[in-house]
Amino acid sequence: MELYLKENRVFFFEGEEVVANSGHSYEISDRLGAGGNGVVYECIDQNGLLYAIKFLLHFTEKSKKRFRQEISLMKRLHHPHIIKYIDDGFIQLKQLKKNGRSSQEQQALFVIMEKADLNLKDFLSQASKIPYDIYAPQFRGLCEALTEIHQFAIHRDIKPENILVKGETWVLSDFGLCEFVNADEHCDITGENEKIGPVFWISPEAVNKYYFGTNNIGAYSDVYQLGMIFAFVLMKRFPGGILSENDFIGTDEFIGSVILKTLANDYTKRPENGKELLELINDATINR
Ligand SMILES: Nc1ncnc2c1ncn2[C@@H]1O[C@H](COP(=O)(O)OP(=O)(O)OP(=O)(O)O)[C@@H](O)[C@H]1O
Repeated sequence: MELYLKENRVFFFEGEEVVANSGHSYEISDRLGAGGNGVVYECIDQNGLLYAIKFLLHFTEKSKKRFRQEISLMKRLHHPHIIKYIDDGFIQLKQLKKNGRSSQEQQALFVIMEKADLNLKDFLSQASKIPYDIYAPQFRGLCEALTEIHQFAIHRDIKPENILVKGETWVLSDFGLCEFVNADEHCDITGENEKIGPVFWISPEAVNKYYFGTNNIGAYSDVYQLGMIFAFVLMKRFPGGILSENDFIGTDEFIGSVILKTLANDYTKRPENGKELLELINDATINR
């Protein structure tokens, strides 16, 4: 079986199946997508149920630590708007080199999760304007998901590619950059000058972590990133630069004013975490 991360990074292993730590085996089929760290395929279990399997195709100890951290967080999150963990394990594989030879065997970790249909970036590029009745309950669900995550960790990598669409439900996924709230659980693997977060969706304090005098990425940074996503859904364009109320004319002005709060440059002026954002979104949608 061949797995490819990018055209020039091809890996292979014997057979079409993997056996997870649970002892269950999964047959690998179509490629669903790839990110900076891993590649995601569809897989099918012994009972014919379809899932998604993500292989980590980086082999440093640091990458493996992050991936194990991702799995450990997935295992304890239970919410309809968070991708559901199913199983995990590892396989031995080789990399196909440019000269046609193969590398030594390497251990690739994998995680099996519920399968979504596509990511929000692709969903939005295919859809015309998203109606309020579709996005408002999904915004509430994503804020609930963030509230659940913030009990344990900061996500730090919220972007349209990491929000998956499963039927009618938008779910948060990809916890590879998360930082646990409990410092004992977090293996500090972030480099001193490493920028943490998705390039276009990153919060001001993550762009320049000394801007506010200290290294201050927090739950409010996730609030900023989710606010950017909400703006993207409403405006159907990348919400870069400074936004004002005028940008939300013709969309929902109540949600627009919540989004403006989430995008304050000064994080002390934003909703503090998922819970506070959920309250504001509830006020803007249910209690208005
Ligand atoms: N459970 C899933 N069901 C369907 N498709 C998925 C699933 N998980 C991931 N994908 C697809 O694969 C893509 C890459 O997945 P993911 O973001 O988890 O990889 P990554 O390497 O951790 O990315 P990043 O660069 O953000 O670290 C997603 O954008 C999505 O299109």
